[in-house]
Amino acid sequence: MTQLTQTGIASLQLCFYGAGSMAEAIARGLINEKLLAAGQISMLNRHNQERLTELHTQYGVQTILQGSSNDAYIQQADIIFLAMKPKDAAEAVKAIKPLVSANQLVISVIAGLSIASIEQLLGASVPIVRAMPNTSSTIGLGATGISYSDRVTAQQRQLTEAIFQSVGITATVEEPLQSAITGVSGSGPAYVYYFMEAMMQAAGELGLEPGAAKELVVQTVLGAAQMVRETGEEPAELRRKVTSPNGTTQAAIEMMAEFRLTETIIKGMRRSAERAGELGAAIERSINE
Ligand SMILES: NC(=O)C1=CN([C@@H]2O[C@H](COP(=O)(O)OP(=O)(O)OC[C@H]3O[C@@H](n4cnc5c(N)ncnc54)[C@H](O)[C@@H]3O)[C@@H](O)[C@H]2O)C=CC1
Ligand SMILES: O=C(O)[C@@H]1CCC=N1
Repeated sequence: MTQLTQTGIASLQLCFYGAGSMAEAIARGLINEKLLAAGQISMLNRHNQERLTELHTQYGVQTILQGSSNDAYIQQADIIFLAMKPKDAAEAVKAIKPLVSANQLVISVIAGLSIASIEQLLGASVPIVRAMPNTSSTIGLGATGISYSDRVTAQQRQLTEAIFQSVGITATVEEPLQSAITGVSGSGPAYVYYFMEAMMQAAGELGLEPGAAKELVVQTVLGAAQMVRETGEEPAELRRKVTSPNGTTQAAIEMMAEFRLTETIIKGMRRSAERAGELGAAIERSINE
């Protein structure tokens, strides 16, 4: 196995343990952004050979069905990504304990799963990164919150930053803030899609064709986000510039405020963060059962 301390990214082997949507988003992003070649990435799953064949065909990554000869891929990986659902995490991580050593780096993207729980499952000598990315990593526009265990070296931190920065922006946070990151940017893309679905539905009800409705909504959301980024102005100020006194926007916003849109969004985000804690606690219980 390559020593992380002596190597560049070009010679690393990454293994995604759990080959679902988030693993695909990161792997695809890394390949698209040319940080890694497809041959450096392996992906394994519990079952669903069809899914693995599809990933191999689409991206050229190495794929292995769980239960066949996947041990070597885990043992030889410099970085092991834990990317299964929280409910499967305890059992899956326990199963690889004999294959993981202290000179590998384990990066978990599992919502709620604490560094302490991973250490409990794999042993305290293994360096652990807890990350909360989002699916926009697929196109290099992800946002990832990152926390480190004490065992992670400065070089491994740099490497982790390089991986996630190649697919978007990163924020290093103390571990307790990972639930907040989950509520903000981990689940965040879904809130925006939900909002877009509602805008498209309304556009249809107002008489627009579905194709036109979608194009107009996508451009509106993209343009608004880009305006915040490029002008450096606060969203509230940009909103004020759209809102003519007693005009159409004011009428719309008053209606949305009457239905407590702000409070609804805040409640939803708080609930996501709270749910991350619940998922973590459930994993802890299953480890200690
Ligand atoms: N989807 C998202 O937007 C985000 C997901 N996450 C986290 O990423 C993790 C994965 O989420 P998704 O990719 O959405 O789920 P998913 O259901 O698409 O993928 C999970 C994969 O893990 C595999 N798996 C389950 N048990 C396994 C085992 N014992 N051995 C090997 N593979 C196993 C499943 O076959 C499945 O392909 C979750 O823990 C989630 O909290 C984090 C940030 C964002
Ligand atoms: O819904 C979930 O639990 C995962 C974590 C953040 C986004 N998706």
